[in-house]
Amino acid sequence: MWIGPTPRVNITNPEDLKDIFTKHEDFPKPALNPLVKLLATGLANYEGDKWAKHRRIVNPAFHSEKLKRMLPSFYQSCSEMIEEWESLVSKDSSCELDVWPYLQNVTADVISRTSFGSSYKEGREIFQLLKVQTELAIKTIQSVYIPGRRFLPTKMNKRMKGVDKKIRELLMGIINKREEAIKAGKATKDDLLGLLLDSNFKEIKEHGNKRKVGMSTQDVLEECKLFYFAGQETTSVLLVWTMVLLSENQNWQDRAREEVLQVFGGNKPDFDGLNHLKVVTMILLEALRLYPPVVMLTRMIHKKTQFVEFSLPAGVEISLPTVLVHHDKELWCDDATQFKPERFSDGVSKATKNKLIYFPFGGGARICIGQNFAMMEAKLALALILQHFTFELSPSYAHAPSRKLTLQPQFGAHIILHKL
Ligand code: HEM
Repeated sequence: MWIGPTPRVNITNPEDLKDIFTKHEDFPKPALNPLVKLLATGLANYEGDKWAKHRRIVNPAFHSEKLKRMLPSFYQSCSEMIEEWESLVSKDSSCELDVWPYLQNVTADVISRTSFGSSYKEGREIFQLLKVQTELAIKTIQSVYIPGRRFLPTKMNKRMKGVDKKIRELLMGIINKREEAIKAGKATKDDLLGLLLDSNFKEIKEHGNKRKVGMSTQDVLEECKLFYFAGQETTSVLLVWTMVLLSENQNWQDRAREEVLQVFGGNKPDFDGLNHLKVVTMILLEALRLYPPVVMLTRMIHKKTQFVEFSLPAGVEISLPTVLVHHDKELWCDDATQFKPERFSDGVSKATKNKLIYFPFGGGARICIGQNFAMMEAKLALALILQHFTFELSPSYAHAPSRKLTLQPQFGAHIILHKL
């Protein structure tokens, strides 16, 4: 297909997909639209040495033992949502609700708390501004493209610049405060910002205070913005489709609840228990297969490249259409479009027969850095929901997955909640 003047080819052969993920240096990401750049750059959008350095510094913040320390923040945000739902349900012991905005809100809340800990309130304000900025950017991207228009002092451009300035000021304030606390030996390392600054500090100490070593405050700021963009909507999308699928498949909802009650009873879910939830994990993996939040990935070819069945010249953009590969009957058998979590009962590699046909989090060295974070958050939210409610689809629910930045339910997710 043609995307304006650029030819784009879909790649769906598993061997080609494997190659593209493995040789990530030969298949860089396409240049970002300048407006998207304004929203967030960071790790997801760098290449070469800069990417490698940032990945090395950011990685430790997502290690399993760090996630364990963030669990109380996850819990606080999720249990607030449950309390809200309980108060809505309490009158008649059931109520109809569009759960989509609540799930978007809870994942935004989790990111604010886990990113900034004690500065959670300022974090929330920043992320609300980022949401406004995203909506403005989408409007601009969807209007007719006129080269250079972003430099003109239009009302929209002025508004976007103003919001950007405010975001930067607020973020700088939080980062500077934290850097001072570190110097005074009073800083926490239980949130992403603390972990990032700590890891950065170690990198600088190890490699000396040379130029190009470590990240600048500006770099840290970009990574914080990226956590919001990469981690908020993707996770709320995973949760919303999981709730829809479990409403349509009551037998799986029952099985998941049985497991949750067996592991935790009515108690607060803990880290080790969450890691042992097998049925819940299978359900989440299957939801990610049927409704991958990121429906497709894109890469560029800068030299003539031989694929299994054809070769492509330099300058072609390739797309890795996750959603098409995940639904392909030749790759997944005739039941490819059906919800069957049992296909993951022995893990991903058995389900895929070790072929690269499942990549909701991407693959290779550039695989999603937050995948364990997202799975932990989704398991906790789902465990709490299952402990407190049974749920079914409302007759007013209209099934319409639609691609915004991610694969969202166009008309929301109207669900009837019953108190357990
Ligand atoms: C269900 C939730 C999520 C899904 C489906 C998801 C999906 C993805 C995918 C497909 C990629 C690869 C993009 C590409 O190769 O072009 C990616 C990369 C990334 N994700 Fe996620 N993500 C999720 C949650 C998160 C969370 C919670 C965070 C952080 C808090 C995060 C941070 C990142 C970052 C920083 C990258 C770039 C990694 C790199 O290029 O080295 N993601 N994600």
